[in-house]
Amino acid sequence: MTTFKSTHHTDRKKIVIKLGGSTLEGLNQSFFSNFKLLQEQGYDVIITHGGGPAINRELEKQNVKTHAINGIRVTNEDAIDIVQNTLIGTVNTKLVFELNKAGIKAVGLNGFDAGLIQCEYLDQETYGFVGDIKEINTEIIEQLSAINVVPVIACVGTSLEGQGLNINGDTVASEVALAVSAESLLLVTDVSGIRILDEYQKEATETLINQWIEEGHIYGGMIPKVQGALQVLEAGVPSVQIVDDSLTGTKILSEIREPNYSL
Ligand SMILES: Nc1ncnc2c1ncn2[C@@H]1O[C@H](COP(=O)(O)OP(=O)(O)O)[C@@H](O)[C@H]1O
Ligand SMILES: CC(=O)N[C@@H](CCC(=O)OP(=O)(O)O)C(=O)O
Repeated sequence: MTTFKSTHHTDRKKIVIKLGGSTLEGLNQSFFSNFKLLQEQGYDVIITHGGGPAINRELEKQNVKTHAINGIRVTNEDAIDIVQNTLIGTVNTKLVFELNKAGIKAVGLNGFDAGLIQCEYLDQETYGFVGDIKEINTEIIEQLSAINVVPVIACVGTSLEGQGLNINGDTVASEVALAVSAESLLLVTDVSGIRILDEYQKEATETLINQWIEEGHIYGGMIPKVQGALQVLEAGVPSVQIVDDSLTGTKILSEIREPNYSL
């Protein structure tokens, strides 16, 4: 994970909220009211989003087949246009509309806007048009936050030559959280955290997470999510949680200790 030195920090407290594609299609009222509560508590909230299901539908409609390696979509020339158009043209605009309708002033952004997400190719031969983030230009985020406008960032980056590049939504969220020195990163998905044998976990340590992955209790899209969460904790974001749209779920702990352990 890259760490960034930002020249545009303010002392305002920041929370980054990542909305997964699975939740985007039916955000409930408690999401918007909890969101406003965070703002009332003095947090600048920054939204990043994915859009996996919307991308899948559009690819299918246009008969373009893709597959994923380790949770990263291999994105060829046909796919990148569809990914970019769907994330920016459909998913981002819809989400911005919903936020504004709920009385939360929001502006849509993607990696092109004000040079927000600058990338190199992750590995063009293996992944095609997928970005590896090199720099997050936080200036526009700070400026919008300063006037109480919520930046809503689609997970599309740019190469130096202006090629749009696909990036996993959880990765963008982690890198933005680090770049703005967020106090907290909330990864919002369609489940209220990590569920093990039918029970949602309030806390999860690195040791337990690795064990659960090995035993098959954590699978699919949850794997890159928990791994990203652990990485971003280690890189210095103090609090990372996997939550549902009521913003409650599992707190991820990087310390090698059992949850609730006390001396
Ligand atoms: N242990 C687990 N606890 C909860 N969900 C899990 C677990 N293991 C796998 N999952 C799956 O991970 C999904 C969330 O990942 P994903 O669909 O990639 O989310 P998003 O699109 O929100 O980023 C859940 O809907 C669930 O099907
Ligand atoms: C490179 C890569 O894998 N990009 C993702 C971007 C969308 C995403 O991450 O959406 P969720 O948050 O809904 O999972 C993709 O193409 O599906």
